[in-house]
Amino acid sequence: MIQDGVPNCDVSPLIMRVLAASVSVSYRAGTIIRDIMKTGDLGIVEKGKNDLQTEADRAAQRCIVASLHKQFPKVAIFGEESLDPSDKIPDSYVVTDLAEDVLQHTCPDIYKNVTDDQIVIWVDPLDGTAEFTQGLLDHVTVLIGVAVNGEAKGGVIFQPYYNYEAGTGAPLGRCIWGLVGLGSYGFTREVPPANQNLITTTRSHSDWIVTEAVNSCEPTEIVRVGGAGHKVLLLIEGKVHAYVFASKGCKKWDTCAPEAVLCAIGGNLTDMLGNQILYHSSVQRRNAGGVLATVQNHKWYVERIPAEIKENFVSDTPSEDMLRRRQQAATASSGAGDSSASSKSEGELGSSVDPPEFDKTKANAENASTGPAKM
Ligand SMILES: Nc1ncnc2c1ncn2[C@@H]1O[C@H](COP(=O)(O)O)[C@@H](O)[C@H]1OP(=O)(O)O
Ligand SMILES: [Mg+2]
Ligand SMILES: [Mg+2]
Ligand SMILES: [Mg+2]
Repeated sequence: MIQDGVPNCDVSPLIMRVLAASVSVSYRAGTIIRDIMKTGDLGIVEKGKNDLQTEADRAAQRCIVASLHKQFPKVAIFGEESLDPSDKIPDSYVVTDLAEDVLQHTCPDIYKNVTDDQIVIWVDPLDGTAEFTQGLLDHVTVLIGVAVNGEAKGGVIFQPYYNYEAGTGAPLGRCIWGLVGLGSYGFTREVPPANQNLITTTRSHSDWIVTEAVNSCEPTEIVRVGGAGHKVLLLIEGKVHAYVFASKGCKKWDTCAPEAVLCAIGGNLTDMLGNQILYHSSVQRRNAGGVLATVQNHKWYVERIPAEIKENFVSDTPSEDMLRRRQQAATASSGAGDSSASSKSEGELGSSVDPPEFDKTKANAENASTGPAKM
């Protein structure tokens, strides 16, 4: 793939090109968001109860979807915002560069033959809109998730206001990206505080079930911040132990990218029942099972959630197409181990498999161990 140290864009596998394009366009979307904030006119529209949209959400989505669609016209792309398709998109919004820091990585074998029809891209142009309108700028992220055969595999989390309180001259913004089977890049993982159980959850979409679920996980402290992307950043950096959101408020574009980045370091993001969230094109947009994410000891948290809470949530159902692919993969690999990109292997899950005699106090101290790749 790399000749004389230069990545050859034409021969890089499709998933690497999609991720490289997503990383590139996420920087542009971040600039658009900051520019719109600077104008002082956010153009706020109320989509529903406690559900806002700003001109930054609209413009960033136009930029990301137009750019990715231009380069990958056969790949399905779903964005959060419903926009008028006849809207004129400025030429400066269309980015077709491929990030070299992505292409310089060797594509894991399991993705080498992935085709356009197996990929679905989920775009949240601005996650944390409520906090954006309230000036809590570091809660904002741009999320581009890449699902393969209905499972979150690749993700970009761009944080446009990272460092914004560090003063003039400090570089603003950062891009975190990951691919399950390869690793996640763009951040430093630290050891989560030992003998504590820090749980992050919503600050703007809470109700009594959300609070009950968090409390049932025995937090030593509750960290209420905005955005699904932002909360997964806290997790991967080791600032919290779990993200618990017993609500149907998150949608596929909120979780696809964060799930991929988290799983790529050995973590887990599931619904409240501990079941996998699915991302094929026909899946319901709402995460009707809620969201529960950890880097370690996932099962322990799932087991803490009371049955009376769990019964309010419904897991995703696989599509016919997904079931057929899984069956084909199982048949093709019977006796030789499953090398299909569509099934989550133990290797990919890494350290997320809990010991049966799990002890929380002990396990919190174990959180020093990290996933396969970081920087
Ligand atoms: N009830 C809801 N209505 C609309 N969006 C929601 C709701 N709950 C969660 N979300 C989306 O999930 C993200 C994470 O939730 P929270 O910030 O409450 O923890 C929110 O920033 C929002 O995404 P977005 O800002 O992209 O609309
Ligand atoms: Mg929204
Ligand atoms: Mg969102
Ligand atoms: Mg959004």
